Amino acid sequence: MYQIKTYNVISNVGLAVFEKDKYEINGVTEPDALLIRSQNLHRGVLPVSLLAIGRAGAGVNNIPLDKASENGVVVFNSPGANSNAVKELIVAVLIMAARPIIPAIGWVNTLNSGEDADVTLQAESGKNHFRGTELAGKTLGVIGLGAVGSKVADTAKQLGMKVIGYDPNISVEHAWKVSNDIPRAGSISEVLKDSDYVTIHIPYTEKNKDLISAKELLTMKKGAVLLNYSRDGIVEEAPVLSALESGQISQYWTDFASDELVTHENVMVTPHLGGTTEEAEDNCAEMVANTLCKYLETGEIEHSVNFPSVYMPFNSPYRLTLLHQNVPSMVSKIATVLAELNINIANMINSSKGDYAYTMIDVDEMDTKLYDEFEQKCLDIDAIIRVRGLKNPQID
Ligand SMILES: NC(=O)c1ccc[n+]([C@@H]2O[C@H](COP(=O)([O-])OP(=O)(O)OC[C@H]3O[C@@H](n4cnc5c(N)ncnc54)[C@H](O)[C@@H]3O)[C@@H](O)[C@H]2O)c1
Ligand SMILES: O=C(O)CC[C@@H](O)C(=O)O
Repeated sequence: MYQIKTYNVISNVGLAVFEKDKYEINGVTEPDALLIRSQNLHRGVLPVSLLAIGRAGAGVNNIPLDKASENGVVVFNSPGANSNAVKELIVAVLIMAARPIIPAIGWVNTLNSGEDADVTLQAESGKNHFRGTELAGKTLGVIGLGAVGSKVADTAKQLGMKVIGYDPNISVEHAWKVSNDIPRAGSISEVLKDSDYVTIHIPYTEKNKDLISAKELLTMKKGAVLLNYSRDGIVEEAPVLSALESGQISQYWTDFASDELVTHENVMVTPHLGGTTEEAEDNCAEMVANTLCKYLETGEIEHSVNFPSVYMPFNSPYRLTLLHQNVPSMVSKIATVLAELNINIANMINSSKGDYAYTMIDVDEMDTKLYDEFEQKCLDIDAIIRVRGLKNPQID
């Protein structure tokens, strides 16, 4: 039985992926895999038993990726699975930023009703206090044109906005999705200077920490609206509050609460709602549960953020998998161990991502003693981090 430990609220659609005869959920303290959403794994240690972490969502800044890689823990996320939910929330926020819908409803709720009060007349006579503007014709700057940003850019274009995007490392997949008539800026300042609205859709990384700070805020068009539905650390709070005070920006909408932000009248905070729809929660949990099962059962890796994608049909009775550093001569060293133990290779694949690499070897013959010898000899090689042996359940 594989042991899965979950944190946060994980959709039942995702949990249903784990077949009851193969997986136990939250049964023991030594899990093979964690399935999480925003759980902060920087606090505490990763269990030694841990083979994989599945993040039902896009952002992985809550996971200690370096520590996971060093310990041979493969981290998966669910790219794009909640992007439509975020896009729809951004559309709602843009509309609410342009039209004071929420204060207007609040005001109507305060009107006198009763026999002598004409609520209709009161509403009509006060509505001019809630006049808004239109999005059509205004400029939206989109920083980050990945799964979310590319969708936001295209939808804003359909709403009649002028859109300008910035993403120096846009993937081929997303480049195809962004309409050709959306210009790509060469720098963030090019996006900031002409945009009436700026929305950020990038991961939180060391490089993106405080990406929007005092200097960038000064570059923004006076009175512009800033949206941050990515992560709190990407926008520095104190300069944003100063920019609101000075009128440099008029509104800040964010998904990330803090003591300073929730009390400010021109800051609108939603409670990390971007990916919180039934559909997005189902999509994320289902996608990552499937990739976890695939990795645990076949060794194949898909949608990992710290190890390469590796596919190889599992047609042999046994599979050996090795997570290792991406350094020269690894394949020959592993092949030498196989030769010393007289193990014949039926199929083999090796792939790398950044500092790490993965090798899978299919073999026709294996027993416990031979596997133990193979594992020990491999772990004696410095750069090899983890070795697993899998039996093909389809072959007796
Ligand atoms: N509020 C929520 O609930 C919610 C939901 C989903 C995602 N998110 C956040 O949004 C982020 C983006 O999500 P996604 O699904 O679009 O991810 P993604 O990986 O598909 O896209 C991110 C894009 O940002 C680009 N990028 C990185 N740094 C950049 C920079 N400095 N300037 C410009 N572009 C940059 C990358 O090249 C990539 O194309 C996630 O990492 C997560 O933190 C939040
Ligand atoms: O799990 C969530 O609710 C939020 C997910 C979101 O922040 C993400 O990065 O995908």
